[in-house]
Amino acid sequence: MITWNNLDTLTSYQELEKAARVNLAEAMTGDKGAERVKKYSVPMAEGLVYYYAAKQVDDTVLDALKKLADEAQLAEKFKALYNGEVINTGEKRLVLHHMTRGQLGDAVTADGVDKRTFYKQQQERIAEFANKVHNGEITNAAGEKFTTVVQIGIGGSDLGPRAMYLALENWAKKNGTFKMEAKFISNVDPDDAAAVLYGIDVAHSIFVLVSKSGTTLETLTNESFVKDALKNAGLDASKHMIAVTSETSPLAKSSDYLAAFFMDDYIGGRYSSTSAVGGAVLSLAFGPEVFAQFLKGAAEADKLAAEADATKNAAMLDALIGVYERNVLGYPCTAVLPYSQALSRFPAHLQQLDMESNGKSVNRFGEPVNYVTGPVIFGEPGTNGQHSFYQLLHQGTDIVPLQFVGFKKNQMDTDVVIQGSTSQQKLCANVAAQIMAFACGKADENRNKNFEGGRPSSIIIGEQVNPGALGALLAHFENKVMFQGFLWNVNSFDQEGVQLGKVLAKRVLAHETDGALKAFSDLLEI
Ligand SMILES: O=P(O)(O)OC[C@H]1O[C@](O)(CO)[C@@H](O)[C@@H]1O
Repeated sequence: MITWNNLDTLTSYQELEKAARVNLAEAMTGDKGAERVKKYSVPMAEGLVYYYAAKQVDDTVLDALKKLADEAQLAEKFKALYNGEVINTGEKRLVLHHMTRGQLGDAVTADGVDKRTFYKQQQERIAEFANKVHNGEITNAAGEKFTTVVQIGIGGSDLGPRAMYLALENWAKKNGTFKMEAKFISNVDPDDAAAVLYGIDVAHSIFVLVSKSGTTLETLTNESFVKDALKNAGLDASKHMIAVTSETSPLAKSSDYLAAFFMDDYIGGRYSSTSAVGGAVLSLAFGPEVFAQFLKGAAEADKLAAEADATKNAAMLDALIGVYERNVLGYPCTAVLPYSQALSRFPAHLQQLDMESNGKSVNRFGEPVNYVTGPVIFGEPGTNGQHSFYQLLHQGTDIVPLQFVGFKKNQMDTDVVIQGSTSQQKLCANVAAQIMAFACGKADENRNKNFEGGRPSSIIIGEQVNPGALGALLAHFENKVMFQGFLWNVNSFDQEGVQLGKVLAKRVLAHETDGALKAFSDLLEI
């Protein structure tokens, strides 16, 4: 029997608050620190490993976290979710994104169909379509092959797929699976669409219009922008566009598209990278086999996330430590710092995933909670971030927990030895150095040069950014965010907070404003 309780009502949470704080600088110094690195790790999918030696935990805190996981019924709640319970209480919907990459539990029937079969069928339809584009069975009106794919979408219909594309672009080029270049148009700023259109050959471009709702202002505006460009080039837009949407959306039955592929209301936008939303663009860019490997990595991570013992479940443990840092230690933010250029847009995706999911002030029953919930998420790839905001992370007045990601090998196999080390070694040396600098600091008589240390971090280490590892990494964070939502007792699968701004913008465009809104509209000459 599952019960949904607020975090501060759980006995194990009250015990966790009483546990002695770990002195991280001390714990990570000398042999003790080396022992912790050996001891505090959890294997993840696809050869990734989660290391948390540099977090403010010890066996006592871990024991309390394990009890919290049990009392909050994290494993049971995940099971209920993948077996088709209405977990998205705000919208009264099932939450089925795990099913886009595997069958974790029972078969789930909704809208009269078996959902795993539905998602698989959509993948198969996309694979068939992508293969036909690649082998020239589907071409432009002149019978020439498409060379570029352009995704039009915003939020979850952009960030995840874009981050995944960028992560695999060079890997695919190196491994001979690169099929088509992909571009993305998301912002309603006309300069976004114009810049993309300016840089491509529209006659050889296929556009993927992605909108689950089929009503998003930015996306529909950009669709018109692109259709105009196609028309101006003397092309038939319906021969250059496909749609990815839900079957109930206004786009679903339109004859404006060469083909339409479907997701549904049980896949939140920010959880949709493994559905048709990511599937279309990634299968067109890299081939369906690469997309299948990506799904396999995610499915493997989901299986591991079903483990009930928190110390053996990287996503669950990561979530628990994050809640400990946020609620007990009082840290306001989390920085995501991938030491991999391939993951340059991964932090942007995680911002939506985490902040749109857990940026809530009421619990899943709509009652205000008396504790803080989701942290502010930000990040940049290393080492670029080091030369930007790390000053504050090292010496600022706030302690910001850090989530590093690093890989032993680069993607392109091209490297250079300068002063006895390769660039990849320099990259990895930097992340190792940062972990220790943050944890242990360095005493200096000059206060300005003093590093207090005690700044916690974890690191996920893998061999190389490849499709399987990327899928595993993506699913790790999806599952982490889900477990944190369970702990905070919030609904991580709706996003009412985005509505008010949309309503007011419509009012501005209809010139139905007064007061300060009218004053701002006038200033902006709308
Ligand atoms: O795919 P759609 O329906 O166009 O929505 C795009 C994005 O807009 C949001 O609803 C936020 O405004 C996101 O949750 C979603 O990912």
